[in-house]
Amino acid sequence: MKIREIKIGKVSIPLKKPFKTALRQVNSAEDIIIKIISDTDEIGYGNAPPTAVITGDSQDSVIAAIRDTIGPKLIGMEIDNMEAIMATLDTAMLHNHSAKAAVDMAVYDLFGKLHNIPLYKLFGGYCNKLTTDLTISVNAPDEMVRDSLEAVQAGFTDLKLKVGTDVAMDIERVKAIRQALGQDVKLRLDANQGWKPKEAVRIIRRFEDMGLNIELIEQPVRAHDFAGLKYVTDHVDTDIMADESAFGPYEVFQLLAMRACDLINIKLMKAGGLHNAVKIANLAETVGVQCMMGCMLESKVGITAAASLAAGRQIITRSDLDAAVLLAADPVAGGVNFAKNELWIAEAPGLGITDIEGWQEIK
Ligand SMILES: C[C@H](N)C(=O)N[C@H](CCC(=O)O)C(=O)O
Ligand SMILES: [Mg+2]
Repeated sequence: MKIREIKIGKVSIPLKKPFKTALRQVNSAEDIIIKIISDTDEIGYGNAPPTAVITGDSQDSVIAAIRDTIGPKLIGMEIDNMEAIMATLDTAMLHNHSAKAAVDMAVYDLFGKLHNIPLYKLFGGYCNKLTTDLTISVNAPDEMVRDSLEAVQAGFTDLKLKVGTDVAMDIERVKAIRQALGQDVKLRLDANQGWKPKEAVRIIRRFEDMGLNIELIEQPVRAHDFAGLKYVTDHVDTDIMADESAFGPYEVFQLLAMRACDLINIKLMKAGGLHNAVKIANLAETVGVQCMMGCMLESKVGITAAASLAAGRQIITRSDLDAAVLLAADPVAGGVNFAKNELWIAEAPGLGITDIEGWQEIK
């Protein structure tokens, strides 16, 4: 099976409510979805939601990277020669991790189809069901309490609260939510780089002293401040997870060597796809650091790919794969199935995706 053609398209999917973090606010998921067509007429699907504030990618940069630079180098390559395809993808150009992730995912999809194997089995087949958290956007405390109660009512047992905009307000937010929910719901926080290292230590110690029972805190400080991240990790009891800092395998190697964090958030759009995400999982597993599989605001294409890896590997103990739940519509036929807070991986070959409604090709 050879790569014959790469088609690039996009979908715009409205969100149920605005998604707000310390880094950005959006009302829709703007996803680039690609189709890699084989000489046997099979289609491999991949996606890239450009998240400029995190990965530096825009819609235009993703399209240009795939259409003008990466795509032409891959035409004619054998899907069975994954090693050569991944080396070509890696060396085609620097950066552009979201574009590379879309292509990598579609190649894996075709590889799974060629060998008639679901991707979660290819990655280890550890389980076929995951529990995801649900993200609560950063808002005024009373609105976040309402959203959290609604999420629990809908069956979510783990909530990821966005914070990081204002230290005093963050304490109010978390205190009010914990009081409203009681102790049974798992609360993890994501500051999206919003605190300074000493400020982060102060606020996390306050959470600890107040008995707010926070499971973990994601990315308290600026992405490039590895020393600051380590300072926070070393000075609090709560587990600290690297997200924006844990970009690709090289950054994760550095973070682990420094012991700068307790946990790693793997995202395909940061890593540049499944091939590199596997390397991250291997690095973390080698030193016994658990991972979470995360996502951007994206369609079910990327969520299915991420869930396939998470289900395959035991070291990926947590999932933040809620993007499809946050969307008001699902244009993706096939792929992972959602039931309340659970994701079920399909037994179909590859990603198991069969169609994308409303997909518009970009020439
Ligand atoms: C959607 C997911 N739960 C999430 O919160 N991801 C963010 C970044 C997503 C974005 O801004 O599109 C994160 O973990 O920081
Ligand atoms: Mg995060």
